Formats: sequence, structure tokens, C-alpha cells
Amino acid sequence: MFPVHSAPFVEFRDVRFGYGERAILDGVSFSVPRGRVTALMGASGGGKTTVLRLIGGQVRANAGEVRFDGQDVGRMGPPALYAARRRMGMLFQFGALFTDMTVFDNVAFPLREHTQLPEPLVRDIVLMKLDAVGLRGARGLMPSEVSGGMARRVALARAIALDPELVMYDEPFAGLDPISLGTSARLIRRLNDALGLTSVIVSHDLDETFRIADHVVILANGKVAAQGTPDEVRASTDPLVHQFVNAEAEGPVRFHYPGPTVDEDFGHMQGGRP
Ligand SMILES: Nc1ncnc2c1ncn2[C@@H]1O[C@H](COP(=O)(O)OP(=O)(O)OP(=O)(O)O)[C@@H](O)[C@H]1O
Repeated sequence: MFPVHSAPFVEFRDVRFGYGERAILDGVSFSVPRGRVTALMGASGGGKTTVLRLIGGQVRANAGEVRFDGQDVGRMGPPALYAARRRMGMLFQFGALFTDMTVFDNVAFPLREHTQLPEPLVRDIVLMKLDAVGLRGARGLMPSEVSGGMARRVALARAIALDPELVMYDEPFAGLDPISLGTSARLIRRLNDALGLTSVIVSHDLDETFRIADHVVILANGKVAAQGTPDEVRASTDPLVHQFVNAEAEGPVRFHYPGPTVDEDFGHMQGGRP
């Protein structure tokens, strides 16, 4: 088979971004291959959620380009941004369901909000999406009647209700027991392939994420420390990456949020008086 050339679906080109003065991303370049599952990993506070917000255009880069399907998100006006967002699905940590609506109505919500589809068609789409996550039978339940893992799957069905091309998951496994975690991870992989999606997962769960990802990007200290297949990243000899994939506490990844030095904060106590 000949290799098929395809431009990345999302591409960061030397992106710099800070909330205020403090740089969060300091020249970040990576790509998200089309049709694949890309994992975005790195230490807490390293800017992973910020990367998702840059892709969705909720925040704009201070420098560099964030390209979505070849277009610079930072230069889009409101109509283009709205159109781009319609092609993205977003699943946040603990993807909150509307507690006063059934599972069915939760999944129907974006369809009723954003389309003029007749109700019988909405019904068919909702049941198809619920079927894809194994919960067609749970349509009549209220969120309070489903488990945490099931709620996550309902949120996933809702995130794909409008047939997005790119689905972004922010810590989809947080708080799940090991069985639900494995099920959710396989589901993300299966949906990606069955629906022809491109997926980006922000996750701290190294084992499960490496198992399902095609491409891994590791952010550390405002830069991309490594990117490649899970095997390539695991084999990296870069000390930052080594510390991260081996979950070591000591190493070049900063533990402390930047701030005054210990001396500046506590030096005055050394005389014995606060
Ligand atoms: N709206 C905001 N205003 C100011 N600072 C923010 C804002 N959102 C995030 N930050 C800061 O930006 C940094 C990166 O945050 P971000 O949420 O992107 O990191 P993360 O890698 O997703 O972290 P975690 O893995 O802990 O969720 C953090 O230090 C955070 O305190």
C-alpha cells in the first residue's frame, strides 16, 4: 500500500500563550494527525487544557499559529469560528449532564439547540448515538440513576450528537474505577475508528492512554518535550520525558508553580520571629 499523504487536522506552529504575564506555552509546535487518536500529556498545570481552548478558539495565541484543518483559528472572525466549532466536540472532565433531563434529552439537547431537525429524526439520531456507547436501553433514566462511568458515556454520546470531526476529551478517565476506565478508553478508540473521527485526549493515565493512542505529545515547562508513537515516546532518552513516562517525582519537570523563592517567603522567619 502506498502511504497516503494527509495534512495534519490540527497543527500548532511555534505557539506562545500566557494568561497575563506568565508564559504557559513558550513556542509549542506539534501536529494532530487526521483520523488518529492523539494523547496530550504532561505535568499538572502544564497547559494541556489551554491547548484545547486554543484549538476551540476560546483563547487566542499571543504568537504563532493554531491551525484547524488548514485555517488559523486565531485569525477567524465570529462566523468562521462558529463554523469551526460546529465541527468539534468537546468532552470535559466529569462532562456534566443536565440533572433535570433524561439521558435521552441530554443527548437530544445539542440537536434541538443547533438544528431544525424534525423530532422523529432527532429520536433516531439520539438512539444511534446512545447505541454507539452501549446505552440505548438507558434512554429513559435520569442522570441520578446512572453510574459515574455510564454518565461519562452519556456525555460522550452528547459530544458526538452533531457528528463532529474532531473530538477533544479533557481527562475522560478522571475518577473512574479501573474497569470503567478500560471500557471508556476502548470506547474512545472504537468510536474514533468507527465514526472516522480525529480524537485528542488530555489524560494523566499513562498506561491506558498509551494503550489506545496512535500519537503522543508531551508538554513540559512550556514546550513539547516529545512527540511520536507511544513506543517512540517511551524509548526517549530525554530526561524530562523519562521522568514523565516513569512517573518519577524527581527530575527536570517543575513541581512548584512559579512564585517567590523560599527565601523571599520565609527568610524573615530565620531570626526566630515571624
Ligand atoms: N483562565 C485562567 N486565567 C489565569 N490562569 C489560568 C487560567 N486557566 C489556567 N490558568 C493557568 O494556566 C496554567 C495551565 O493551565 P491548564 O489548565 O492549561 O493546565 P493543565 O496542563 O491542563 O493542568 P491539569 O493537568 O492540572 O489539568 C496553570 O498554571 C493555570 O493556573
